[in-house]
Amino acid sequence: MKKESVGTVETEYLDITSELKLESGKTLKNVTIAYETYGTLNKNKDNGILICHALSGDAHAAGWHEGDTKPGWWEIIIGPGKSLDTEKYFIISSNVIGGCKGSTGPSSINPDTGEEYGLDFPVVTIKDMTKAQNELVKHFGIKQLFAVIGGSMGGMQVLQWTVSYPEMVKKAIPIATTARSSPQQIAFNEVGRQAIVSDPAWNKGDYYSKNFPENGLSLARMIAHITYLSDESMYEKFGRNLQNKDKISYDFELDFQVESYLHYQGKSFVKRFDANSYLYITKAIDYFDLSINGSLIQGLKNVKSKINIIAIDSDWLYPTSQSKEILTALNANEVDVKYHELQSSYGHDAFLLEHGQLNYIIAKFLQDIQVEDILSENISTLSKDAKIEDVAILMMDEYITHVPIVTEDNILVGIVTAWDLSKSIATSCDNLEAIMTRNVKTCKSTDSIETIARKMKKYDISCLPVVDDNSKLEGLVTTDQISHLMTN
Ligand SMILES: CC(=O)SCCNC(=O)CCNC(=O)[C@H](O)C(C)(C)COP(=O)(O)OP(=O)(O)OC[C@H]1O[C@@H](n2cnc3c(N)ncnc32)[C@H](O)[C@@H]1OP(=O)(O)O
Ligand SMILES: N[C@@H](CCO)C(=O)O
Repeated sequence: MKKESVGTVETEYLDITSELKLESGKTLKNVTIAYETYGTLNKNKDNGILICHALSGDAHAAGWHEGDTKPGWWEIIIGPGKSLDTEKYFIISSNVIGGCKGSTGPSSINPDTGEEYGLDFPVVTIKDMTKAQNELVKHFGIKQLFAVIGGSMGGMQVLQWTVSYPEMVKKAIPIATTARSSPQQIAFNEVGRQAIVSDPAWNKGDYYSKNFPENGLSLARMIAHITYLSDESMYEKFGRNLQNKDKISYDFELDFQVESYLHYQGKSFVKRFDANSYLYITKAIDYFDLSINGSLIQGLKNVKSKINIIAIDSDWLYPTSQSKEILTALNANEVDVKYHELQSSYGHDAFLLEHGQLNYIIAKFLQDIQVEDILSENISTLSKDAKIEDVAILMMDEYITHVPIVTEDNILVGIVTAWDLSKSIATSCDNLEAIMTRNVKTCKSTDSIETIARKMKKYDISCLPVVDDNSKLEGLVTTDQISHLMTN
């Protein structure tokens, strides 16, 4: 077990019993989802966080598989005490459909033929990926996810979740992503696909029991990998340094370190990824477009989640302008949205590396709980004409210690506490108006938990009525609810 890690983990598999109707109109049956979970789902099932991976990711986001030399791909932010704190949250990470890491994809066996799907696999979209993830989330009995988070293609899934399932996502963190793929992004993907399909070994996708199209896939990855870095980071890593030689060789062998590095990245990729999956997943990325008739404001109009967009200043593949476009559209729809930019020289892949900035921004956003997130809305109230006995009966029946006193229009005029009741008995006073507190300390639904916790401590009170700008009662918040947050 490594320090601050979830330790040894295993991938699990869920078989979805119903057919998955895809955006294309086709259906996919016998769908399997590969997933991992970290942390514990709480009793209320409201601490679930879904992780969505990028192009070549998988379900193994954190911890260590038996015998591995490297942890999961987002180990830097998942684990005890990290921003995706496994002592607080139940983290779910799954492999997308169309992928090749355990979820159903083109290398899976087609139940109709008994052979690998190859190109018989239907084209899937980002929306289809989230639909499959939704089956997994429902499998855990989760009605609302506390958060959905992901970078790059993972960020597309995050945005799709907020559009397809607006009620199911409390907080969303799309990182280094876009709401619609740009011509340049599509262009790079198409060059990668052409590298694969031009490899004779690709054989129209039918290669599973033959030669793997290694050259094509490796070349596709080399091209793509350049787009994940920045010019600056390439200078920092390699400069113009030569690889294992002192002089340039005046031939077409490898000269520079950067060439060697790219070849290495290409070769390693072939060992862990399927060429057909690369075609399907890049297509899903290309098709991604959340706008409606060209309008992103329209496309994002039903979003209800709180959103924290994270962009990377050196990312030229998913430039900050695309994140700002999402920000503008969400602002136009009056969505509660924040925007942060990572300062990094790494380029697009900074979302896998900048642990300090990521942990800070994510933890702050996840912990930024407001009164409206926890307030009890269905509360019992009484009018000031009520009798003291009415208050006592209400408190006993509902196991409560505070009863707000309101007008017919629900305007807060006072509060009676169990302490006030004792006082009424001690002083033989039977007039509600005489014992109730009139100068009630209140809060607003948009106040932060820190603000109200300080207020409660300062005035030594255990309950605050929540009111709007016209003193209309919206609910109550208690110290019990706050301590529940800490132990959740
Ligand atoms: C996002 C998801 O959802 S999951 C998918 C994420 N994972 C990947 O993309 C895997 C491939 N990508 C990478 O490795 C990415 O660059 C990162 C961001 C994950 C890692 O970045 P860094 O830590 O900066 O590693 P870097 O890019 O320098 O690569 C290091 C590797 O290159 C090798 N390398 C470095 N220089 C050279 C060179 N001159 N010649 C050959 N190989 C070289 C290193 O030996 C090292 O190999 P290893 O990965 O087997 O240990
Ligand atoms: N390097 C990452 C980011 C791609 O967006 C991956 O391979 O998935």
